[in-house]
Formats: sequence, structure tokens, C-alpha cells
Amino acid sequence: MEGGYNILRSSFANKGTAFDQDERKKYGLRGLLPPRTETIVEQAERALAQFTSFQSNLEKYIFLNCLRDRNETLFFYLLVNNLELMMPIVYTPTVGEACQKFGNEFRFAQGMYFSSQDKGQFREMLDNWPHKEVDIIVVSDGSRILGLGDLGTNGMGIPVGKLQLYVAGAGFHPSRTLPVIIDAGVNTKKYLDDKFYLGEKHARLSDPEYYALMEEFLVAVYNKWPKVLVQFEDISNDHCFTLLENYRNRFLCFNDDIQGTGSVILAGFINAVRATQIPLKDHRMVFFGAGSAGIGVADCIVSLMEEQGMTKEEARKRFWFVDSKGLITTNRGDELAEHKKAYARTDYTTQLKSLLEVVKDVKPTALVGLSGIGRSFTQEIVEEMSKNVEKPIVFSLSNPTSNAECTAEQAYQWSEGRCIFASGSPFAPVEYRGHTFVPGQGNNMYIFPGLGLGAFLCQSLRVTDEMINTAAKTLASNVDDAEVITGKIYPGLSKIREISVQIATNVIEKAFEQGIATIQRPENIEQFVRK
Ligand SMILES: NC(=O)C1=CN([C@@H]2O[C@H](COP(=O)(O)OP(=O)(O)OC[C@H]3O[C@@H](n4cnc5c(N)ncnc54)[C@H](O)[C@@H]3O)[C@@H](O)[C@H]2O)C=CC1
Ligand SMILES: CC(=O)C(=O)O
Ligand SMILES: [Mg+2]
Repeated sequence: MEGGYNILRSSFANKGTAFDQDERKKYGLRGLLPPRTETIVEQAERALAQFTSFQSNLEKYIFLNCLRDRNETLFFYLLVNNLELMMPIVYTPTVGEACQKFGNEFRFAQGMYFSSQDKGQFREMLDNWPHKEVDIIVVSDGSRILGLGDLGTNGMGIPVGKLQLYVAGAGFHPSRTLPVIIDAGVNTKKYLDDKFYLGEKHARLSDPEYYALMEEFLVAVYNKWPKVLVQFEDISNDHCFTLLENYRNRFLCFNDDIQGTGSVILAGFINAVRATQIPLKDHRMVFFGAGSAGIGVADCIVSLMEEQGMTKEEARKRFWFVDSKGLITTNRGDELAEHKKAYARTDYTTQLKSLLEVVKDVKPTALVGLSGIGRSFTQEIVEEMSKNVEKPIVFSLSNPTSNAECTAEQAYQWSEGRCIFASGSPFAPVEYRGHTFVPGQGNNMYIFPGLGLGAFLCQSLRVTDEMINTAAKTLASNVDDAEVITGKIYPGLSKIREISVQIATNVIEKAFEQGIATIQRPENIEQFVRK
């Protein structure tokens, strides 16, 4: 095949009906398109009507991805201009369903896959990627996709979706983004038995084999693209903490579930504290779920408490963590995973097994759900909590929507409209006793685009805790006092590009302050980011 036809089949070059008559002549497109030239506005109007005509969210997801496969420019134009409408499709919750059905709905490949059968060849394989430059990679092994468990190679929808937000939310160029799945096997029987499953059909690799694959991948990537930023995503907690420790000072990388979530929930917490008017040091926080996200969030809140004069030990005592075995204590008789140890209580002689018991005992000011267990915040639990505090902070952060610890409606009803609520996946506004409550979305999507942009643009040597903290404060400052009083703790999604500029600017400032930015200091950092 030759000439113009190839242009129409290349998603990056194709403008479809937007090619004007001169371009049609120049590129050999005459006769290959309907006669009338359209503007991108007209094209987007049609695409939006097509999008709206689909009944199910999964169909809408497939439509958008197929549109992207035909015309990147139109896809991102549509997404950027309809963020609030389309975010729940390209991202949580619909992306979760798309991942679960990845093998069944597969139409064309996006991103790159590396598996154990490719061992020793990763570097050579990277040369197959069609684009010369890559600025950002999101890599997952599919082992903990949202709260849906081990989806293996089916998890590709997550790196793809996150990178779409890097483009739409922070202006990365689509051709310079690379979604990756490291296929290290899958432990979910359903997929091992599924004829449409597209990953390697074996149990997950042993730790040494797994870490060897990751090492080979990262070394290959930084050899080919030394400036790239790597975001680790949805990697189960038996590996994600170790990977972050191994690589955070060696390469420019961060873990979105630990650090991105830590930052976004710290921002929400800063504003929730403003709303409750209880000083930070007096909050009592019960966390349901002590995994990568739970520990990442607690560490970020602890860092703020330290900044305000508490010691690390004092700060950690304000947290009570509950996992699948109950309250985490040093003496409950099981071998605690390393990441849980810092928060294990030393002051309990009797074991509290259920969340309700813990809530009754602790009388928390904040209840934070990062367990992946849907509807685990029962009416009794939220009512019990609401007895003791005027404005209970209820964060139901697990994804997708079906895994949220409670719905927005439940939280407002059970707390008689008094709670400060945020969820990981979006909920519609709730009418309660003549009031309209607009739930905030406490999701790392507010942070990673701007954080990644800042760290990449200044070619930081690493992503530091101070940068994560700066990103949180920047996000929090986007909600004013009048809004905070009404319980609003996150800004509207439509502001995301502006917020990313601010976050990137402040992250770059921080990198210079810490002496780890490797570019020449721009005269005006904000203008540099905008450019
Ligand atoms: N809103 C946001 O931005 C984010 C939300 N998340 C969500 O948080 C959830 C957890 O993510 P990770 O911490 O990365 O997972 P993880 O697997 O590392 O941690 C899950 C934790 O929940 C605990 N758990 C499991 N079953 C339980 C039960 N029946 N009762 C009490 N605790 C139980 C586990 O012991 C573990 O401590 C997922 O649903 C994920 O989608 C994760 C990252 C960002
Ligand atoms: C939002 C996200 O990163 C998660 O649920 O894993
Ligand atoms: Mg994640």
C-alpha cells in the first residue's frame, strides 16, 4: 500500500475529513475522503454524538479507544473538552470492567508487553517501538488492578488509561507515552482457564525471577531513553515497596499507588482538617486496608504532622490500621508484612477483630477505606462514628465503584449530612434534606500528571518525598475557605490542566531547592511549564 491511504491509516498523521483541499492534493488523498472538509470542532461534534449513542459504558470505552486508533488528535481533542463526561469511561470505573474483559474485547494492541519468554531480549525489543522518543512510561505487572485483584496481562487498560490522563491532564505528547505490561504470569484461575486470555498461562514467577525481569526492563528502558520517567502502577504489595526502594534513587521513577495516592489524600485531608476545625495533631484516624495505598497515605499525613512539630512516633500513634485480620498490633500473633510494622499498635492486650469494634474503641475523627472491599463501611459503622464527631471524615477510596467502602449517598444519609466525604471513583451529587452534596474524587489522577510533568521537565535525579508533599499542598490550595466550609475538599476536574501547571511548577521549584534538577534553571518556571 502506498501514498495517501497510509496517512489515513496512521492514527498520528490522520486528520480524516479535516484534511483541506490543498493537503488532499499534496498527500494523494483526493477521492479517498468524502468531498467536504470539516473543522475539528465539527468532527468532535459527530464523535460526541456517536459516543452518546452507545448504551453501555464498556461500549463507550471501546468506541473511544477505536477512535484513538484512527485519529489521535481527534480523540484527545474530544477527551480534553469533555473531561468530566469521559473520565469515568477512560478511567475508573469503566477501565476496570474493560480490563476484566480485555481478552474478550481485544481489537488491537496498544503499548508493549514483556514476558519471561522474552528474557534477555528486552533492550532489542524496545527498538520495535515505532516512536523515537519516549518521555513517560507507566508499567504494571497486572497483579493488583484497582481493587479487582490479579488480572495479569488484562491489566493493560490501566497503563493505557493513566497515560491518556498524562496527555489530557498535563499535555504530554501522545507519541511520547508508552504503556507497558510486564507479564510475570497470573494467579487467577479464571484467566488461566480462559481461552481468550492473552497473557502467558502460568502461575506468577518466583521472587528472584520476577525481580530479574523488572531489572532487565528498567535497565533496557534507561539505556534507550535515559531521560524517561517511569511510573509503577497497580503492582501487588509483596513487590511494590521493594521495587520502589530498589529504584527510587537509581532512576527517575515513582509508585503512583503509594506516593501519588499519598499525595492526593494528604491534599484532601488538609482540606478536611480545615473543614472540621480540629487541629491536625488531635485527629484519630482509622484506616481500613494496610496495603500500598493505605501505608502511602499514612506516611504522607505523618510527614505533615512532623512538619507541624510532632515526632514521627507521636504522629504514627494517631493511626489505627485494620487489615483482613483485624486491628494491626505487634502482639496479635502473626508475622506482619514489613510495610505494616511501623503502624502496629503496641497498646492493646485484647484483639479487636472487626472494624466496628475498632471504631467503637477509637472514636475516630477520620475513617479511610483503602481495602478493596466494597460496602465494608456499614450503616452501623458510619452511625457509630458520627455519634462522636460533628464532622466525620469518611473517605471511601477503593476502586472501581463496586469496591468503594460505601457510596456517597450512604455516607451522607448515615451521618445525617454531616460527613466530609471523598471517594476513589466518581459519585453523582446527592440530595439530602434539601441540600445538594457534591462528593469529591480522592483519586491520584489529580497528582500524577503534574508531578510527572514537573519531575520530567526539570530532569530531576529522583522523585522525593518533599516533591510529593509539595504536590499535595498545591492541590489543597485550589479549594478556598468558603468551599471548604461546605465540605468541598477537591477542586473540579475541569481545572485539572491548570492544577497540573501549578503542581509541575512547584515540583520543579522543589527540585531546584533540593539540588536535584539537572536542567539550567528557567527564568520563569511557570512559563517554562506552560510552554
Ligand atoms: N483513590 C485512589 O486514588 C486509589 C485507590 N486505591 C484503591 O485502594 C484499594 C487498595 O489498594 P492497595 O492498597 O494498593 O492494595 P493492597 O492489596 O496493597 O492492600 C489492600 C489492603 O486491604 C486489606 N484487606 C483485604 N481484605 C480485607 C478485609 N476483608 N478486611 C480488612 N482489610 C482487608 C489487606 O490486608 C491490605 O492491607 C484498591 O481498591 C485500589 O483501587 C489504590 C490506589 C489509589
Ligand atoms: C486509582 C488507582 O491508582 C488505583 O485504584 O489503583
Ligand atoms: Mg493504581
